Amino acid sequence: MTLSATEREIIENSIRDVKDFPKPGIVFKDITTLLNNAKAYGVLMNHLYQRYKEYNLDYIAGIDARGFIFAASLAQMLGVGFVPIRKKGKLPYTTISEKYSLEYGVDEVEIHIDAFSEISNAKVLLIDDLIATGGTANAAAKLINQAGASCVEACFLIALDFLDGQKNLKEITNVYSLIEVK
Ligand SMILES: O=P(O)(O)OC[C@H]1O[C@H](OP(=O)(O)OP(=O)(O)O)[C@H](O)[C@@H]1O
Ligand SMILES: Nc1ncnc2[nH]cnc12
Repeated sequence: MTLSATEREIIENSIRDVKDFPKPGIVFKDITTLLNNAKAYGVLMNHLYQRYKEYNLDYIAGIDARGFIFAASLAQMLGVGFVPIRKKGKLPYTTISEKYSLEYGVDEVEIHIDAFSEISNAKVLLIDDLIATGGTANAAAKLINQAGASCVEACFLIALDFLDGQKNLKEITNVYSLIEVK
């Protein structure tokens, strides 16, 4: 199931472009204008619910920080657990971590080692608001696999297609992006 033209228009029109943030030349996709628009947020979450209710998911994992919002909302709607994948140093219990490349330098994400321990071979949907180079999502999927679960799909609200991030998602077979920015 994919978005209807009307749903796409409502969601797309609710996302604000902010030029030159956080630095000159970047057009930042601001989702706060979607979140404070109850109709657009509702259309988005209802679409995600309709798509994923047939997947028999065990958990939804969300990426720090904006991915948490959509992942936690959907987990509640589907009646499954939510698992945060956080930037280094934020999770309190024993973690597994994975480094990934940024445009300049490296960053690191972490997951709790026992995040999926209640269910063996758990089926996990990974959600983030946006894919740029794909480095963050690929590292997140690695962590899901290392924690003993399986990343059955990665879902992004926005894909910056001009950065071709999907080619870096070596750990992820199925990818679903709602809004593609050419
Ligand atoms: O595909 P990539 O090149 O890895 O970039 C995508 C990531 O960048 C943004 O998060 P950011 O690191 O800015 O964190 P935030 O959500 O805390 O603002 C976005 O929310 C993704 O998580
Ligand atoms: N253009 C962009 N807008 C919002 N978040 C981003 N993360 C990386 N690039 C981004």
